[in-house]
Amino acid sequence: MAAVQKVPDIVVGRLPVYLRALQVMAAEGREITSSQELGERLGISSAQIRKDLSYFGTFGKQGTGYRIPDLIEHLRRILKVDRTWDMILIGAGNLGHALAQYQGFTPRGFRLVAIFDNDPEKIGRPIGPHVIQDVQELPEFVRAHRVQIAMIAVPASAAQQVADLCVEAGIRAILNYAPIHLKVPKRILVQYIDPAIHLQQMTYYLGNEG
Ligand SMILES: NC(=O)c1ccc[n+]([C@@H]2O[C@H](COP(=O)([O-])OP(=O)(O)OC[C@H]3O[C@@H](n4cnc5c(N)ncnc54)[C@H](O)[C@@H]3O)[C@@H](O)[C@H]2O)c1
Repeated sequence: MAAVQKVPDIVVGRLPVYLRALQVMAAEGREITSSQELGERLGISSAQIRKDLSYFGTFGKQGTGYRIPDLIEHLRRILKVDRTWDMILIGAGNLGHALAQYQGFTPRGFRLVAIFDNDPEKIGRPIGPHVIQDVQELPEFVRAHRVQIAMIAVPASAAQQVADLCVEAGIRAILNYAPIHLKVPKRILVQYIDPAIHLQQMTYYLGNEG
């Protein structure tokens, strides 16, 4: 039996980008594409795209390209977004409000099911279609609804404490918007979104003229 090949993280990281581009093509009414066209749209070589997809089997036929709806379905299955993932949000501040209103989660496989905060002034208030709940109710909610994903949008000074609470409650994946590195057990998946980090990665390459 052939050994299962470990897919490099960098490849996994490109799959959602392919999926997003394919969904744009589908919305344009397109049926067929090629690794060349996808590569041109994304600034990635066609060979790289073919190699990335080859980790998951054979897609499309030589010379005829990929059927867009089929490749979308394959990628959705591979990324496990062929289902809906419930997630919670902690922090109902400026960013929390923006996230609560964001329409882009649902079509891509995610449903925000609860929002928590520790400010008595905010608890009980509506935010989008939700009512802000006391963060003390988080553990019970997570256990009862078997939620696996949390988005943290609290100040950096509170993020570790909130992450600990999430992990204890059974959360398995954290999207952390607070600009701080979280110490969590190895089994917990964490992704960081910090625009300043991305900006700093660009300023390294900018000239000194400014
Ligand atoms: N990644 C990004 O794009 C991005 C952009 C802006 C801000 N941020 C970061 O996101 C976080 C939130 O920013 P903001 O502008 O919304 O801040 P904010 O002050 O408007 O909101 C933070 C919210 O967290 C709540 N909170 C504080 N401690 C808590 C705790 N222990 N439990 C539950 N709730 C708690 C506060 O009551 C408040 O409602 C900050 O860490 C900020 O640096 C990230």
